[in-house]
Amino acid sequence: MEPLSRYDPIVGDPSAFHSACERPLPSVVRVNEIKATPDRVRRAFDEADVEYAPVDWHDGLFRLGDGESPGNSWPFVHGWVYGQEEVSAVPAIALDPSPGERVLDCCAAPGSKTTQLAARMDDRGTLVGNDNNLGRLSALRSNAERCGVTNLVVTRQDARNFSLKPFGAEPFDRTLVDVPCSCEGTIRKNPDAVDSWSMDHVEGIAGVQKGILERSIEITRPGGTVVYSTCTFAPEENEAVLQYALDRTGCRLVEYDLPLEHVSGLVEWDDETFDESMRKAKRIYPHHNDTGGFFCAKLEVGE
Ligand SMILES: C[S@@+](CC[C@H](N)C(=O)[O-])C[C@H]1O[C@@H](n2cnc3c(N)ncnc32)[C@H](O)[C@@H]1O
Repeated sequence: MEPLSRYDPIVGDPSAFHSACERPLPSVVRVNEIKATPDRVRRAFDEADVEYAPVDWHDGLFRLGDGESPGNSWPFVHGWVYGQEEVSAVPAIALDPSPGERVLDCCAAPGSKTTQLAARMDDRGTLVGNDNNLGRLSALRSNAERCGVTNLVVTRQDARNFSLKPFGAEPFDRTLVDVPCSCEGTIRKNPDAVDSWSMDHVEGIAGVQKGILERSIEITRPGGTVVYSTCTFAPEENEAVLQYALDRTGCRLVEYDLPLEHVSGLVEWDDETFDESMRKAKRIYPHHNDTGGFFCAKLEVGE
């Protein structure tokens, strides 16, 4: 828990922050609208005696009762619901893809956001789910199959050098960049998440994140949308990575609606300052909405 104290100056209420980080995370499921509706899932849960409660900001999310597990119910087996942390639903909402578009999820496995994107695209258009980890790609395939996704192409590439060659060199309309990170914000789900925390690891992973974000911007069409997200608090992996992209590419940060309590991205950290537009990025701390921690920013690619 100790490394998290470095965020005391930015979390607003450090004691609420630390006590939220120590509480277990509620289990949440997202309705897979390719196969079901929130109403149909409610009836199925009632019939199966699954305890659940609505989530006030999103009618397709349900918090399960204590002791309920997302994978234990038949609506899960049939792909009607997907076990997904509440804040992890934010990036696909920010990316806001439409049916028929060409969309890349460049770090996609095991597929919580990919399956959500497919549903938001009404399973139409082309959705590319990429990851560099073979084991995690098989989880992506099986999750996509369970959810009835048919518009997905799965690729295994290093996203830092993602090649458009297999896609006729055509750039994407939208790209989701949900990068590997130090996962500090998952501490409620994995209490050992920060046991091996080190600044070297944060800086190392930030290098990977910069490479992935820069390439993602290059392969998204001018005027297209890129969403960058992490489940970590470290500004080195969030605002500093965005600053790197702003300095090197013609992209800009844009606003998006988020009906969840959050605070703005930082414009300074330690001895670094970031572009004023960084305030359009959003930080969600565990004590804000009783969720995990999350960071999400929306970018428009320069014309
Ligand atoms: C935060 S997880 C993605 C979670 C996923 N978006 C979801 O919602 O289910 C980050 C992913 O990035 C993958 N990854 C790490 N380095 C990568 C790279 N250089 N290129 C592509 N994928 C990478 C990891 O294997 C991991 O699956």
